[in-house]
Amino acid sequence: MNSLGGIRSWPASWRSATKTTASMTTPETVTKVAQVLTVAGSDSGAGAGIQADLKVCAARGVYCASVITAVTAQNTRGVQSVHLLPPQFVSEQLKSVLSDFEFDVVKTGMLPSPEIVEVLLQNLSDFPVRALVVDPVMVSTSGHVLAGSSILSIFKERLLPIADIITPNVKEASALLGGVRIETVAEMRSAAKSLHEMGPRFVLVKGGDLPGSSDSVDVYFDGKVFHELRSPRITTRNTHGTGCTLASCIAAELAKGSSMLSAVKVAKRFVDNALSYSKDIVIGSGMQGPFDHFLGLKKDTQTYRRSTFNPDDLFLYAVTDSRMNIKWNRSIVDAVKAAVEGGATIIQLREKEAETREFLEEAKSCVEICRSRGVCLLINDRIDIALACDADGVHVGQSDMPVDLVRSLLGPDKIIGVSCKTPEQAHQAWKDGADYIGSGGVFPTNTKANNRTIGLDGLREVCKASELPVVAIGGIGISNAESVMRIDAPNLKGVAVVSALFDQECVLTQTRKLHKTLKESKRDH
Ligand SMILES: Nc1ncnc2c1ncn2[C@@H]1O[C@H](COP(=O)(O)OP(=O)(O)OP(=O)(O)O)[C@@H](O)[C@H]1O
Ligand SMILES: Cc1ncc(CO)c(N)n1
Ligand SMILES: [Mg+2]
Repeated sequence: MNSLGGIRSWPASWRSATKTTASMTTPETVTKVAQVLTVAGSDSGAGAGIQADLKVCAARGVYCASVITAVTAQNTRGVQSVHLLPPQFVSEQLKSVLSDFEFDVVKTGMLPSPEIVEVLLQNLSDFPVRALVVDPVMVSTSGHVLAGSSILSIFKERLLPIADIITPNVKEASALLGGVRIETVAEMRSAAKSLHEMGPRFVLVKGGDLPGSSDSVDVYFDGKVFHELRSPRITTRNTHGTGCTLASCIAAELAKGSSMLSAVKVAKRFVDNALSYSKDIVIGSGMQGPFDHFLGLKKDTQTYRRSTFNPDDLFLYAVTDSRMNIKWNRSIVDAVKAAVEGGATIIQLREKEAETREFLEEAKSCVEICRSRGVCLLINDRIDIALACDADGVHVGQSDMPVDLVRSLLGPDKIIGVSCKTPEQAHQAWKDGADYIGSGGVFPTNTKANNRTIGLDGLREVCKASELPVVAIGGIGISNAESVMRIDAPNLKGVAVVSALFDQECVLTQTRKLHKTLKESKRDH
């Protein structure tokens, strides 16, 4: 805030998220969490207002507390009714959280009456905060008045002058400027300039609703320099809450320590990504659908997906090999198709020599094939490829990326497997959050040069120690699969094979044969 030094007074140490303080007896680690307070209205449809603000901050890794100014009965068709909270009660909420938390940023949305703005101003002067983001919400996109002209004078005279940034859309900018016409980018610029004269340190005039513009242009003004933030307009009905989302994202980025311009740029990109990821989702029957703040409801990930990892999937684990595919003149996709058709219960793409772009395209096709048949597909080593093709998981070795880091990148629902030769490694894999281990090489193999073999005894030892299900790997084929499955270990769920399937004339036939052998050995036990 201007009067308080605002975001200019950011502490130098701010960027280190974790600080360690020594206490008398034990050192104590304190993790600082960036914190935003949103002061806004509730949207029962949860696309805008408080609900959007909470989702954005969660998506951006920032804690968000919420003071509710009004409750709206609102859905994708419009606003049916608005209930204002008594100013005294808004004040009690403000006091409650401002006296307790250490907010980095306060963001305001719907402030429906001058009395509510008044209690906000009073509380901000009692409990100074570092930065204030004001989204001067007045009219919903559906045309409903959320804050009438009665708030204009207190906004202009007392709220805007202490704001670090204001983010009006074109209609709100026009209302704040006494009804000037804003229909072009040039008029947005001059509006931004006039609004800046009212006192906020930065102004962002949003052009989402600018008529007849093929790009979506926002005009940013810092008092000296204009920036036009431009992105192609996304054709979608799901634009409900874009404004709240943008302002909350700016607040979240500021709370983490960004400069204003970079916070605004990140926020614009966040809205843009969220809109394009969810442009075709259908939520509600009205003209103004909400979008997905977590960027997760991608259409192509809504197809069939297993809810949890099933250890029995390790039964016939097929691992592809780029050299073998080249040798037999097969594409990865053809190799995978044949293996799945022959009875492989899980696939791992291990394509050490592949070019990234080509591999990604092939991996995407393999995901489609496997998903349509209910078979999981994992990627060896390449976390980036796994994320990009939305594979079911990854398999990593001891010298690849650490499993706990892989888990944090892939999230809680993906499968992670780790190669382990020793009981200690197996125990560590479990502690780090893996789902299964691959243990071997059981027998000598050409696929991995200089790989120490552990033999059936070594495999048994690892299985005994392992809290996780195990798949055996290394030199296993039709002739020796039975001997592997016969070791006395209930958590040994299957065998992983490379050459036995893929260094062969016909992948389909070999997979069928191995499947039969494994089934027989299971039946005999
Ligand atoms: N169809 C679209 N494609 C791309 N970006 C868009 C689109 N619609 C809005 N935006 C962007 O979303 C942000 C919010 O702008 P907008 O002018 O819609 O705010 P608003 O009217 O306050 O939003 P709300 O719908 O929440 O009331 C801006 O960065 C704008 O450029
Ligand atoms: C509660 C609420 N706040 C803000 C907006 C603006 O999108 C809305 N539609 N509803
Ligand atoms: Mg809009």
